Amino acid sequence: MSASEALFLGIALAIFMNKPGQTCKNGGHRHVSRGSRLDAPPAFADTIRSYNMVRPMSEILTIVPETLRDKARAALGKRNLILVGLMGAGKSSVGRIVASQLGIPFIDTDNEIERVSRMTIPDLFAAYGEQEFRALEARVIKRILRGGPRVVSTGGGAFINERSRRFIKKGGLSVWLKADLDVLWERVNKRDTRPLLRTENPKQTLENLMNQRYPIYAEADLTVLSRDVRKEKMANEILAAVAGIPYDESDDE
Ligand SMILES: Nc1ncnc2c1ncn2[C@@H]1O[C@H](COP(=O)(O)OP(=O)(O)O)[C@@H](O)[C@H]1O
Ligand SMILES: O=C(O)C1=C[C@@H](OP(=O)(O)O)[C@@H](O)[C@H](O)C1
Ligand SMILES: [Mg+2]
Repeated sequence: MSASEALFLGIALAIFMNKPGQTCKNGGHRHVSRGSRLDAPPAFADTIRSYNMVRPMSEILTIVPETLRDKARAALGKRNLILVGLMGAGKSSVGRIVASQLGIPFIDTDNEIERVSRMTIPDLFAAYGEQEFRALEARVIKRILRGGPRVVSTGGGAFINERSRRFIKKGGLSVWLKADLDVLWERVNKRDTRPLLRTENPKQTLENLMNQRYPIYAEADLTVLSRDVRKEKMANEILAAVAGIPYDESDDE
C-alpha cells in the first residue's frame, strides 16, 4: 500500500467508524481527539491527526484522490467514458481493462447488439445490410448512454454515423483510440469477424476507411495513440488522458 493510500484509508476509517475517543465533531470539522487509539504506528496516526485537526472536511477530501485511477474516476464523475476508433484499435479489449481499473461497468455496443438481436454482427450485416445495422446500433447506443458512469466501447462505425455520434457527444466523454494502418492491420487480419473487411483487398479497404473516418474521429473529446504496447499500459494512458495529467510509466507497475 502506498503512503497516500494508507493515508486515505486512515482518514476514511477515522471519519466513518467514528469510534469514541477517535473522532469527534467540532463545528462541522471532524478531528482526531488527543486520546486517539488508532491501531497504527504513531507516525501514521500523527499524520492523520495533523490533517484532521487543522483542515475542514472539504479540504480533507481534496487530499484524496491520489492514484491515477482515483484521479480519472474523479474527473469522469457521472459521465460515461466512450471509446471510439477504427477496427483493431483496441476499444473492446482495452475498454474492459479501463472499466475494471475504474471499478465501473463495461459495455461493448457490438456485444449488446448481438445480445438483443440474438444474431452475430456478420449475420446482421448479411441479413439486413449496413444501414439497418447502423439504425440498431444507434438505438442501442442511445439506451446504453442513458445511465452512467460506464465504460462503453463502440464499434468502429458508430461515431461515423451522425445519429450515434450525437448520442455519444451528449452521453459522456469520448476517447479516440488512434492507430496507424500497420498496427490495425496486424490486429484485424487474423480474424474474419468484421464484415466490412470481407473485400478483395481488405488492407486497402482499411486504409480507405482510415481516410474517410479519421477527420470524424478527431471530433472526440480526447485522443490516445494506440500502439503495440501491453493493453494494461494502453488502459493507463487512457486513464491519464481522462484525468488530464501526463502519462507516467511508473503507474504501470
Ligand atoms: N495494445 C495491444 N497490443 C496487442 N494487441 C492488442 C492491443 N490492443 C488490442 N489488441 C488485439 O487486437 C485485436 C483487436 O482488438 P479489439 O479490442 O477487438 O479492437 P476493436 O474493438 O477496437 O476493434 C484483439 O485481438 C486484441 O487482443
Ligand atoms: O468499423 C465498423 O464499421 C465496424 C466495426 C466493428 O467493431 P470493432 O471496431 O470493434 O471491430 C463492428 O461494429 C462492425 O463490424 C462494423
Ligand atoms: Mg470492438
